[in-house]
This record gives sequence, C-alpha cells and structure tokens, in this order.
Amino acid sequence: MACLTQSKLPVIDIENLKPGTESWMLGCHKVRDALEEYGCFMLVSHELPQDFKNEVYTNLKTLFDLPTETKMKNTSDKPFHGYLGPFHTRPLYESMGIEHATTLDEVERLAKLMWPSGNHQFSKTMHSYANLVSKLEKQVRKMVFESYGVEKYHESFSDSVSYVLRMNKYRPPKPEETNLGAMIHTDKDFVSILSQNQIDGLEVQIKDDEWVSVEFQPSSFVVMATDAFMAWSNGRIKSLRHRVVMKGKEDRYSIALFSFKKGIIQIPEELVNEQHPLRFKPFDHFKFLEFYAKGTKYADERAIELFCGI
Ligand SMILES: O=C(O)CCC(=O)C(=O)O
Ligand SMILES: [Fe+2]
Repeated sequence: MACLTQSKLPVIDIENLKPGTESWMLGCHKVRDALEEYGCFMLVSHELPQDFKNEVYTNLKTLFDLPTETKMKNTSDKPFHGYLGPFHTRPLYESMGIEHATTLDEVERLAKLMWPSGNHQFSKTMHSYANLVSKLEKQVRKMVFESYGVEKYHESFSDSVSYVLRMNKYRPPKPEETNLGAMIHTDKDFVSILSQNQIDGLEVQIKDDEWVSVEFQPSSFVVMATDAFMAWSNGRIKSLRHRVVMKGKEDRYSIALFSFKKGIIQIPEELVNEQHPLRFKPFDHFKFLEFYAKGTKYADERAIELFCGI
C-alpha cells in the first residue's frame, strides 16, 4: 500500500526574475531540478490576489450550477476539450474545457453557448485568468529550455502552443460511494498549471511508492510535468502521477491550464548523448492525445512509451 505523507513540494518564486541575471539562471536550475526530481513544484505568484481568485471561483460555481443539458452543449472535435460529465467510474467529477482560452472570442463563444445572452463577467474573468496563467506557463517553459541550453528553440515552440483551460468540479461522495475524484494519471499536454479553491484533494506520487497530499499555499499554483514534456526532455523530466481524493463534505473546484504544441514535438539533439541515448521518436502532440483517448492500456506515462518510445 502506498504511503501517504504531507511533506511539502518544492516552492519556487519565479516573479521579478530578469532574463540574463544570475538570479534568473539560478531560478532556471531550480525549476528544472524540481521537474526532474519531483515532476512538479509549487509556484508562488503574487499576480493571483485573493479577490481575483474569489471572482474566478465564483464564476466557476455559476457555470457548474447550470443544467447538465446546457453544459453538454460544449463539444469539441479534440478529445478532452469539451464538457465531460460524471461517469460511473468517476461519479464525483465533471469538467468543462475552453479551447484557445487566451482568446477573448473563444471564451465568449463558450459563454454564449451557456447563457442566452452571454456572460460578460464570466468571459472577462476567465479570459484574464487564462492569460495570466499562460504567461507563467511560457516563463516556466523558457526557464527549462534555458537550463538545458536549448533556449534557441523556445520562441518557435511558443509560436505553435495553444492553450486549453479545463475547469473541474468534484462533489463530495455519498455514503458507500468511492472518494476518488480523479483516478491515477499523468497529464497529456506539455505543462499543466493548476489552482484550486480552498478545498484540498490533489495527491501526487513523488517517489515510486510515496504519495503526497498537496497543501496549496496562498497565491500559489502547482506546476506539473507531463508525458509530452518528459519525452521532449528525452526522459530527464519526470511525468507526474497524480489523483484527486475527496475528503470533506464540500465541493472542490480546480482549474488546469494545459499547453499543447500544434504539430510535431522534436527531442532536441542537444539532449541526446551517450548517457542519454534517444528514447522517443518525434511525435505529433494532438495525435498522441487521440491515441490516448482511444483507450490505451495505461493512463500514466507508459502511454507515451507505447506511442513513440524507442
Ligand atoms: O483537480 C485537480 O487537482 C487535478 C486535475 C487534473 O489532474 C487534471 O485536470 O488533469
Ligand atoms: Fe491531471
């Protein structure tokens, strides 16, 4: 049985670091070390003041309080991009995706589907949130690229990134029901950045058999490495296994910003050498998502090994 501890994850403040300075480079190495060793870290950001966070989560509650038929109107050609309702294997969970959430028109498109005359407050708030977090995502990626000495690939990579904002709600279990909100999995995007309302429930596997329950610090996000980030790093970065376990009697809300690279992800040749022979073939990120959605054997990092491992 896995042992559960409350030990803290690395906490890294990446604000006010200027590229080119010594403190920036130190930060780059801290971020990379955390992702290699833990597959995640707690990112402190003062750009998420409590008032704004309250507004974001008030809007989330309004969204999930809508009738199921309304929420189901949000569909997408891409797997895991639309509305996902409760399911017999995960009865506590429902989730709504916004594709290209950093574009106001796209957030308004969802709002018009949900409310007859749109919802200006919702659109404005969620669009600001997506933009704020996408800046953090871009900075984290830049810092990792720099730490590996492959920053020359960062700009063109960023030009082909698209973001999905995935809003999640977990209700507490009824007696006799499972308390598992989300089963053990690794994420399939590139970098995931997660925040939550005040209800904890996220658990991460930091060593082979050690599960840690995450206590979010005020004004913080959890940054998670994914299968695609692991493959890009030629296996150096750890794809984080995680799950959600509901403990209390209150609803839990969380929001993940997922980055996807349109087209092919190449493993930088600089990351291949004698100690690190090439482990993954170049792969199409959205094709990997489709492969996973069709139902592979594994919900964890073994999925990408099957898809493009050497
Ligand atoms: O709600 C959480 O804390 C985790 C969500 C998650 O793992 C996901 O959306 O992939
Ligand atoms: Fe996840």
